Amino acid sequence: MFGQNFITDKNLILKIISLLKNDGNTLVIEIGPGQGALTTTLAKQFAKVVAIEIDRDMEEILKSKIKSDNFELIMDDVLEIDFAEMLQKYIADYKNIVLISNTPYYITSEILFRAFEISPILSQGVFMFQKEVAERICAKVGDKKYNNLSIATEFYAKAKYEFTVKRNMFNPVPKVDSAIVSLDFNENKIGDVKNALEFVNFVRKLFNNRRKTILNNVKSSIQGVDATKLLEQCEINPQLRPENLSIDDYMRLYKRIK
Ligand SMILES: C[S@@+](CC[C@H](N)C(=O)[O-])C[C@H]1O[C@@H](n2cnc3c(N)ncnc32)[C@H](O)[C@@H]1O
Repeated sequence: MFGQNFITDKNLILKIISLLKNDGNTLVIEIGPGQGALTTTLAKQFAKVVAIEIDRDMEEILKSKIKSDNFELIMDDVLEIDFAEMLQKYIADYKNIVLISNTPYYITSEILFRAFEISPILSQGVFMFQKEVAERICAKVGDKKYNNLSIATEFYAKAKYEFTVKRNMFNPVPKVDSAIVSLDFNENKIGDVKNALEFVNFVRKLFNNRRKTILNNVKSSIQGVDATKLLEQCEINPQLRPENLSIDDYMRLYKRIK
């Protein structure tokens, strides 16, 4: 019901956690701690761990497993939480704030976009995604899987496909393989545009009809502009398809109409 596939392998747990940068005073936010597979080790290694879990059945399990003072459990739906407000109380005490999640797959993109929204506060994110989604997130222009999600990710962070996780590493065993992706939020392009969210939505609209040319996508999605002229001014071949344009191409287009 809540996308629950628990990690069981100790080495895998250590391998995932080793990707997080620990400066000795790091706050880890964990989304979906479940039965505490990652959380137990996180609480031992990091200065502070705040975990957000929706499933009331996990509350007692987590509280009995992790008794250290540096562990805080928030029983709530991560999509209902005002993250920016929640983090305010920690900002003064922790310079390095990182996010980790063996993501409940039914809300992968919502969680990813939540992370993007608060990315100026975060230094890093380490996520378990479905392999297919991980490949999209990390794809670069020219790759088969490149799409607007790849561009949004490149806009907010530097993404790295760390490694594949076979389905038999989980209990219960899911239908698909997974992969670990790390996001370095310090390397981003947010400062290059006026309104980050508007830019991401702009790109999304231009992917509405992937099979059509960028010219036709501009014509149908962007009102009140001369599509041919706009593409010419931005030195973009109008016959290209949305997946042939780099993030820099999209930024030129966006800036031109702003
Ligand atoms: C894939 S399991 C991972 C559990 C654990 N971290 C592990 O690796 O074994 C996803 C977890 O996210 C929790 N979850 C699902 N939807 C959630 C939501 N909207 N808000 C907070 N937690 C959620 C589930 O209850 C579950 O514990």
